[in-house]
Amino acid sequence: MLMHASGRPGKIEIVPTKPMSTQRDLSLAYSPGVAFPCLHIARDPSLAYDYTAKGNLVAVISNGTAVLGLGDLGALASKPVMEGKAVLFKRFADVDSIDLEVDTHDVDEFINCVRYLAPSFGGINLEDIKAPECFIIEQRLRELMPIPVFHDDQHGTAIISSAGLINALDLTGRAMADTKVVVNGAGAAGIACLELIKSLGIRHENVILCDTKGVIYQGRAEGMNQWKSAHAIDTPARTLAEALEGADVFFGLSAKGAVTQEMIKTMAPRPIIFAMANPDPEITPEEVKAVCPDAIVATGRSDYPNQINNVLGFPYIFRGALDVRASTINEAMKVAAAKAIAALAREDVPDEVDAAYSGRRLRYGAEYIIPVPFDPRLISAIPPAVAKAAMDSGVARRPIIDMVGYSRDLSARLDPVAAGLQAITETVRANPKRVVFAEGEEEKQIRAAVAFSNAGFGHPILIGREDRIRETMRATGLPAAESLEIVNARLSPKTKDYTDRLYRRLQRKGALYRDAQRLVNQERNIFGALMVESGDADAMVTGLTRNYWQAFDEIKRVIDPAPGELMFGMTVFVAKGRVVFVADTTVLERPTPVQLADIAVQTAHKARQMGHEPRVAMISYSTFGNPSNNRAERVREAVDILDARKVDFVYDGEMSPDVALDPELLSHYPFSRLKEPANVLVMPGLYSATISSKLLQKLGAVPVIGPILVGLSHPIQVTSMDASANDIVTMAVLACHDALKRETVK
Ligand SMILES: NC(=O)C1=CN([C@@H]2O[C@H](COP(=O)(O)OP(=O)(O)OC[C@H]3O[C@@H](n4cnc5c(N)ncnc54)[C@H](OP(=O)(O)O)[C@@H]3O)[C@@H](O)[C@H]2O)C=CC1
Ligand SMILES: CC(=O)C(=O)O
Ligand SMILES: [Mg+2]
Repeated sequence: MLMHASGRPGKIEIVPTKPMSTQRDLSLAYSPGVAFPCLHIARDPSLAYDYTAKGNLVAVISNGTAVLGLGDLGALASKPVMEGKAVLFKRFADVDSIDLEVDTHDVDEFINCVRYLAPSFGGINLEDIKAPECFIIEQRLRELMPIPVFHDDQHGTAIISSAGLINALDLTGRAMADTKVVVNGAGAAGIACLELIKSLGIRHENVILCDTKGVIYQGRAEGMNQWKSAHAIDTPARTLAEALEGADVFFGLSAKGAVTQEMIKTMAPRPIIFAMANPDPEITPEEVKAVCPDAIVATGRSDYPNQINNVLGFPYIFRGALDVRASTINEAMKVAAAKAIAALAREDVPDEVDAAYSGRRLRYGAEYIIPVPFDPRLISAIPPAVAKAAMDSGVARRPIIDMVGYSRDLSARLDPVAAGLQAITETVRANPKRVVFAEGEEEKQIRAAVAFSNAGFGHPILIGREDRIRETMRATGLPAAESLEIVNARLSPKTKDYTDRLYRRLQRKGALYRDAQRLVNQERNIFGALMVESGDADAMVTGLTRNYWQAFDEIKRVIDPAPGELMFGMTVFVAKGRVVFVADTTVLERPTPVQLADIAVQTAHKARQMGHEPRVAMISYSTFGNPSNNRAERVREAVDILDARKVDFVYDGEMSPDVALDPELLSHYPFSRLKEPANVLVMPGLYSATISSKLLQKLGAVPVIGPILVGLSHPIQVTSMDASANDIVTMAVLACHDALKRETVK
């Protein structure tokens, strides 16, 4: 209750997407400028998708007659759920959404209220409207409206439970055609789930449907309607208890506590129990496990494993449908979504997802038959499947030509890091490289290497013992990599050559030949760095097992700084729509003015290499002499040095970070050469740089990449020891990009 009431009451607000600060902004967004799109849309209605928010806007509409499993609470009391659905659209699929509660129980009044809203929206999500009215309402609105109309409790639930069923049958070795199912609840959700599982291969005669009156058998008269009778079968069973005897699967879409432990005991061995009523299931997982420990159990709730909830579907199904401007959401699109969800559960789960679920290692099996809602891969897995099915079934009004590009754009919608690096990842994909993953026996590095390979970035080389690595891959259920090489330093035919190379470097630094031999055999960072140095690999990543400085020292034994360059660390902050490079975050404690100037030049160069035209601010606690203190002099001198060097990028300082990043504050200094906010911040020292960047990172304020090592003569990156497999892939991609840029310069 507190959460819903705190701050601005409720869960949504509306934010403008265009500037609204000046008179000119107003003239463009409102009168007179707004007249132009109006006139254009009047001539060609399809232009509404180009000049208004329609194409990304969905209405969540309810009359509150079946609010979750709480029954008919009325339109107003349904608003918290509908606001919730609207924010889930935004959070999970970047679909803008608004809730509309329609205060009538009358089917025709409801239809007449909604049918005229098509101009406003790209789609209509009907929610929590009870059966059988919901069937008539949806059917009529689908006929009357030229945009997708989708009753989520029917089809969203059907799609997710079908995906869960596909996997639960797989895990228990059952075939659709032989599986006996009992569905409890013959309302919106129950009937739709039943129809979809039948279209996937469950046989009509193998399903018993029940409602508050018990089994829906052929010839029953009480409490019937045409949707129930379509599923009535010839059976002697009359009660839910009788129906469940020997059944393989239970689907609960009814109400809290509808099933007992006694009933579960009579089901077939290893039963599948989806107790999906919200907020409380038909039976709790604890109750099931107490009488049947090997059952596969799912609920609609977030606090148990296996959440079968339509939140896994509706945001992404609409995303795909909107993106091809589908006229409707048809059966082919629903089946495609169910299959995409089922397939995703069988893939390796990213660390970030495990972390969001209290570190529980999620792996395809009885406790993980379906992806979790916070899985960021859902957005690139489901909408493309839905969009493709729409195109193949002829309901897409704007087909997507580049489906691979579409999937990538989808991940970038929610992941600022992916968006910030998109140009780089594309370049790397087009020019795959050989990358050493030096700590090749570490599970995270193995998973990163597999992901790197399967994403098409290049050829990973894991350093380690083949049997150990293969065993880890088997134990963690990793999918096969498209390409993967394993090099054991002790067995490699290159060891002699590498030892000679290393000995030449170290012989006058106190090392004997056998010391070099030991380093090559035992230190994977040294072996890996030698692979890169000798041209046997293009780049390398490491950092999980040694702290940053140890790893860095080992690498420096093999690799020199680039001629004339300074070695330092650069951290990249990626906020939505904004990328900021901060340096030096790792090496120089108190850079001299010349070093500060060097850091500025090299960081500006890196920013440009990564596709961002640099605007450099030399950071201090003071701004252009205020407050005046000779401690800021070092930074001022660095600016003078840059002046003398006539560098090819915009820079200025000294200035404090708020001035550097805020256009309003910057405008108080009209003489500044920086006219727009800086995107490169050169910090005055290591204290300020590391403290500020680690604070931001650990508070989760902004996604961070790095620190990225700058100034080595070969592309090698060191991650932090707590890096996730995803972070490692990002660093590997950056190292590859660096390798490519060096080739271009050569
Ligand atoms: N996990 C998920 O994603 C979703 C879960 N649900 C849940 O499914 C349930 C039904 O929702 P919905 O279909 O929209 O609602 P409806 O009002 O359309 O249908 C409810 C159905 O459940 C039946 N029913 C109610 N209580 C019992 C009971 N004790 N035993 C047997 N049948 C019962 C009713 O029977 P009768 O016809 O005799 O009245 C009716 O057929 C809710 O709990 C809801 O939270 C719904 C959508 C998504
Ligand atoms: C999840 C959902 O939509 C429901 O329980 O009604
Ligand atoms: Mg619902």
